[in-house]
Amino acid sequence: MLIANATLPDGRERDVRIADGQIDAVEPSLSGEPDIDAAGKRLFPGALDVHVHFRQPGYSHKETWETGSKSAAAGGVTTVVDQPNTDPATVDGAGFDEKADLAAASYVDYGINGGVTADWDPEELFDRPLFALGEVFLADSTGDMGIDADLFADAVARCATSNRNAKRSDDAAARAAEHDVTITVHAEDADLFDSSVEGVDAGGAGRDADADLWSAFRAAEAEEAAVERAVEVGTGQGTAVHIAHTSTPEGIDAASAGGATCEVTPHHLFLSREDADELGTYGRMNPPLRSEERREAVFERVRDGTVDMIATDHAPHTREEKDVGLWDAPSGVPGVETMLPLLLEEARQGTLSYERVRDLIAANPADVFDLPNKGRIEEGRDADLVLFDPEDAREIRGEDLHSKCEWTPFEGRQGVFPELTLVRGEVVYRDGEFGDAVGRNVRER
Ligand SMILES: NC(=O)N[C@@H](CC(=O)O)C(=O)O
Ligand SMILES: [Zn+2]
Ligand SMILES: [Zn+2]
Repeated sequence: MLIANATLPDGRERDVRIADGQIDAVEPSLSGEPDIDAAGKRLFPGALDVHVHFRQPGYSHKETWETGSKSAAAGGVTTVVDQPNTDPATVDGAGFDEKADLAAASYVDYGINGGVTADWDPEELFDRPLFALGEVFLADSTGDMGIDADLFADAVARCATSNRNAKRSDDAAARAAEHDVTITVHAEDADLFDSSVEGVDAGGAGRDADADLWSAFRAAEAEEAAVERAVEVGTGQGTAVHIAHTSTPEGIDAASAGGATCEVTPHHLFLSREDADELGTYGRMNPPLRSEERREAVFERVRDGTVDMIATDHAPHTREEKDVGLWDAPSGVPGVETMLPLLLEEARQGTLSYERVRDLIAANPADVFDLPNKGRIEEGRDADLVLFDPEDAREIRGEDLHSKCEWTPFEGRQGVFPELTLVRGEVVYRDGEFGDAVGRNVRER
């Protein structure tokens, strides 16, 4: 396949040739009849979203690998990493294998994380093509997988001594170049939640309350404290720590100072407590929405490169499940299809550069999680590509999206959506139509 005259994220205009699923050449001019004339369009590396909840096995009424991965493909996401709070939870070999069978239905490439609970089996997990450990819950969230300090320390230590890559490769050089298992952490310290918040103990009262009370309850201070603890334990053992969904400037700075990597979600980047009233229970998620002041400080850290990547924490729940009182509603919002469109709209407006967006959604996650075939438009890498018209913004509407939940916290905002998404050279999405479910586990090559 030949894509001609595409503008790359850095502004260079190039022809791109694809062969055997990989990028074969990137040149100012390549011979041959183009399959796609991309004049005036931008070509991006496909986005990696290292934090999704596709809900299978166990909760297929919320999402499935098919619907979640179609939503990803239509939003320009070509690799997703699924989190372990399914049923069964992905905490042992049988749980991993069950999820791996279901994930074969994916339209995009994927990683499968293993979780930590009192009865997890690290040896069985490390024996399998695991993406990373995580998200490890330092406080309860959807799935009630919160763990105590001792178990967390134990999990970190096992990552350091997993020897997973030594087992998986005979080549000493390849072994040395690979990282050991990274631990991804949901960092909130429940001891610092504010139980004086009205309605917390009322067991289902506060039906008319909006998500601002949730933000008051799961206080901002709880993040920084948990990040500090995670980073301290991680550095002590020499284990790479990645902090999931950092939502405060304090949390981001603590991760960065401690040598951990971190991600920010689109909802913490674009929404704040000022939106809580309008969102109602649909604005309840963990960690919760923060003040407008903190949101702006988070945005600044995304712009200046302190934040490593954007990841969605795509956490769909049905409308029926959300349409109850604040204290009964499940936490979480969908986001995999709107992440890149929202960021490309920022680039269109000039508030983030195209190069920064590329780093946040592709180059950095590929580097941090050791995926040398992903994340860049470079000869020899996988042809995971997204083509879009940079001026073609449209209104985001839940009913147009492909997640099973059919709603979005970004209703009515502008987004620049892809026209074409390729996974290893295969068309998985084009102008509203889907190709084949070609997704593969990125740790199985
Ligand atoms: N973020 C959320 O509020 N919910 C997530 C779990 C999580 O990421 O903590 C979910 O699985 O629903
Ligand atoms: Zn979480
Ligand atoms: Zn999550």
